Amino acid sequence: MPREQITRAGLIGRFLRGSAHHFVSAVVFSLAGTALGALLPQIVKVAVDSILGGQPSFLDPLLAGPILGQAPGTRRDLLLAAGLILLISALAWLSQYLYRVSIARGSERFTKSIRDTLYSHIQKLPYAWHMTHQTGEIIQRCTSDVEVVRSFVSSQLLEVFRTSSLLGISLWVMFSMNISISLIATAFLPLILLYSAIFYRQIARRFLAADEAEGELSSVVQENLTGVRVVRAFGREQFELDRFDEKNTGFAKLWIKLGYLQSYYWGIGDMITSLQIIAVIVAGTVQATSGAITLGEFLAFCSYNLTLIWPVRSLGRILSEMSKAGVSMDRVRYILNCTPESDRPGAQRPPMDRDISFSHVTFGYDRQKPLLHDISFTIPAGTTLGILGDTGSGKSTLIHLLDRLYDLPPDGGHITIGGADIADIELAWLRRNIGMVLQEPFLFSRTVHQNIAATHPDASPEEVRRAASTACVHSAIDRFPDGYDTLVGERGVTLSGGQKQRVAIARTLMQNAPIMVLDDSLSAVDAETDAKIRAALDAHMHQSTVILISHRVTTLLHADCIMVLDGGRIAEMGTHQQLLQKGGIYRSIYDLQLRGEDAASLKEGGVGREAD
Ligand SMILES: Nc1ncnc2c1ncn2[C@@H]1O[C@H](COP(=O)(O)OP(=O)(O)OP(=O)(O)O)[C@@H](O)[C@H]1O
Repeated sequence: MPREQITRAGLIGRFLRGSAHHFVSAVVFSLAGTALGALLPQIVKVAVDSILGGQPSFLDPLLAGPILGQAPGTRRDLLLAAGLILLISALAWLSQYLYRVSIARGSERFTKSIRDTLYSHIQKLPYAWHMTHQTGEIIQRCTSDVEVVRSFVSSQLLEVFRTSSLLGISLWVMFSMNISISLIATAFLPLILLYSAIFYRQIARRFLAADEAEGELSSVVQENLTGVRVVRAFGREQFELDRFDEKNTGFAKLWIKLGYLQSYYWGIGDMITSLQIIAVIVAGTVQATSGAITLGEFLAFCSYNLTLIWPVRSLGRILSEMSKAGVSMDRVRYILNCTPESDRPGAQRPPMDRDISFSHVTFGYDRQKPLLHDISFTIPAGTTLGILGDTGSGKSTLIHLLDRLYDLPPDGGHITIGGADIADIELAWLRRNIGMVLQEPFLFSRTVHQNIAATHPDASPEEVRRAASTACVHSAIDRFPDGYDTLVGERGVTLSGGQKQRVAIARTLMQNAPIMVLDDSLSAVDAETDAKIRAALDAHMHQSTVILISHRVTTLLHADCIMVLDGGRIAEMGTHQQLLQKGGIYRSIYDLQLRGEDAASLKEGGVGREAD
């Protein structure tokens, strides 16, 4: 069944759950503030007409007598007007304060909920998805795009509501005061709105381009920082600077173009607004001088006209920001709409200390170009399979398939553990039971202890030390000034390649899994340390089924069975002795490497190796 795709409205609706009441409060306080603001011109009108025009104030019977006594008329009216303005302003301030508090609480909850969901969704997306999406781009979607969506909900949506209510109240009061001037004032509104709508369409495309350029820029920075060692080692600083400059210039140009477009819009918008204000002032002056309206009414009318213009104008700004929000929402939706990994209905947790079988496995990352061809073999439980093969022959791919980082296509054969198809095994169970040491180990920016105990955070220092000893890295760690508390820099830059590999092996040993995979994980250690680690691993993992991938024959020769992969096919399979006697690929690699080893040991002349 296809996965239901989340829409823009669905996205907002889903994350508003839990924070909607804060937004409702914000709307109520916003309405109260708007209504209070609309009262002020009325007070100005009454005050002006009673003070300058000599008209009786409707407030007289209510307040003047009981509160202010019989003070002289002008002073009394001024005091009344000032008092009321103060009172209304205080209430408006209180509404504004409560509005902002509600918005802050609502929007932070809303944003936290999006970020939590995005992060946990990304954790569940398939490995293949991560391989085809740039990290910088994903980070941008989780940070600045989420921020734009937050601003859309907490500011623009409410602003639309606020400006519409302000518009409604102003129009209602204006029409009840004077229909002809109101008609002149409103005649300009459709023009301003139409103009905003056209602008909105224009700007949406440019925001999309600017957002994509920002994603590319983040990716360049992220890649450069991650690969800082390579950049330095190959003196690629200038090349990287040029690459950054190219993206940065492109990004800046897009924003400059956007700036031009916005200035153009605001300039023309200002002109239309000025025309509207002039028209209202002219019509109002004519009517005031002819006596059709009082001076107070004229002033109040001008105030309402300004509160009418502001919402219409800011509607253009809000609409343009909304276009940006639409783009960001789509970018966030894109991630949420990608299908996460999931278990088949009825997925099981079978025992994993059983035989592993590959049966007619055919697979290619590109469906049209198979990389592995009809691979069939069985690894009896508790034995070790060594895999040898050229680079690119598909060794790591076999392991990706066993760990279900990639799923086999329906016609791509089967992989079973103890007879259970791995497609029917719970993913978390499968992976928990396969201890994997990858070709390029990744260490977290934590202490050595925390890295080794990553799968068992409660492990005692003694357990961690035992795992490190088996991986032959204990004495190296012990020599660090902070020992196991040494902080491993980002991606473990403070450790040597071989030390990183061995810390990664210790981490996997802590997993105590019935199946262990070492994907070329001893490549950065010398042959002697390699032998020591294997001996320690043999003693430690005698119960486990082990898959050992290596380019080094000496790493594999003690395996119970060795498989030679050639161009994605099994070329040879057997024990070390059987393959030597066969005189095929294995034999020639063995002879070649043995000669190389001899030469290397002669050259090194017995240089001391790092021991544990
Ligand atoms: N995620 C991927 N997407 C697309 N192609 C891939 C992916 N991973 C590997 N490949 C390609 O598949 C082929 C086999 O890669 P694989 O990593 O399995 O080889 P390998 O035998 O382990 O090589 P090496 O000994 O160099 O590690 C290579 O040509 C590689 O470019």
